[in-house]
Amino acid sequence: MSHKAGFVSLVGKPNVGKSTLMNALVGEQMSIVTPKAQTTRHRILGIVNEPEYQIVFSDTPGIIKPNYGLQESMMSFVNGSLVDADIIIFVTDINERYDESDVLEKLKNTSSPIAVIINKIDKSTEEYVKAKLAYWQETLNPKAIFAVSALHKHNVEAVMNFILEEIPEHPPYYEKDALTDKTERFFVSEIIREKVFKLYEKEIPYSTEIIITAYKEEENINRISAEIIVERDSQKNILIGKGGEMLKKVGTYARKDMEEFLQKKVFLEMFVKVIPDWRNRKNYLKKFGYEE
Ligand SMILES: Nc1nc2c(ncn2[C@@H]2O[C@H](COP(=O)(O)OP(=O)(O)OP(=O)(O)O)[C@@H](O)[C@H]2O)c(=O)[nH]1
Repeated sequence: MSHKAGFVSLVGKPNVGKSTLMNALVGEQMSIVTPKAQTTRHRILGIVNEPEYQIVFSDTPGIIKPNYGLQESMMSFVNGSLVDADIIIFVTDINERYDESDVLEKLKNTSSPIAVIINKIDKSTEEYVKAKLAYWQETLNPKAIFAVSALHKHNVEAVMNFILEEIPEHPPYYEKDALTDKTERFFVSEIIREKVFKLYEKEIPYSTEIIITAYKEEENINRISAEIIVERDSQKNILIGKGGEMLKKVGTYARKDMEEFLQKKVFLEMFVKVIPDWRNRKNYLKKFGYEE
């Protein structure tokens, strides 16, 4: 039996809905979704397996002009995913007003076929959708163009059908039962990071990194220890909150999601630690998995 396989990269500005679209395409919650920009920091693979094909999706950090070391590393994950791709899915928000020149700049250097996804059409009118379709057809002349709502899974199937037509005949790249290249430990740290993004404001989420320091799997329970890294004492105080209230909230919500994800009881303990300016320090970026 013939088998198709290919790499599909989702790229675009922060907050346009790349992670939501990938989760809809993969049919699993792979990538964290929050209302804040720059939630995704790594390149995250989501793999769809059927007997006759394997599609390897990459969700990538939103494309920006980097301001600090961490953002530079985030952009190198984007570049890597463009080089590998059999298909590039360029996601744009229908209501995006500011320009997409940073993204278009990156797309210029690739030879892979591009599909444009105009997302969040649930927040728009038919007329405006038509205008945007014409605009992107003219601007990029892509191989295909779709108007979708990733959130409501509207027209996502058409994107999937396009991908299936495009990917080449190839043996599978990963085991046929693999869902991702990331470990349980990684997803557990992402669950905590998602709670931090949802519960705190301003610079706190962007200054935070989560390190899983211990991960013990026992028969009926996983015992997990995590460090929440911030850049300043003031951030540490905010994270912990009065009488530890806020941190407790993070812990409770995170533990519930972990138990759901792992289908197992979880004991979670967390410590907050200050590492001044970690986002600009090469040795820490390396240690935290953002650099080779
Ligand atoms: N109304 C509407 N909202 C959407 C849709 N798709 C995504 N969103 C919302 O847009 C926000 C950002 O979604 P994400 O999927 O995290 O966006 P992203 O492009 O991965 O963001 P970064 O990680 O910053 O690159 C979330 O609040 C989503 O719920 C959609 O089709 N319609």
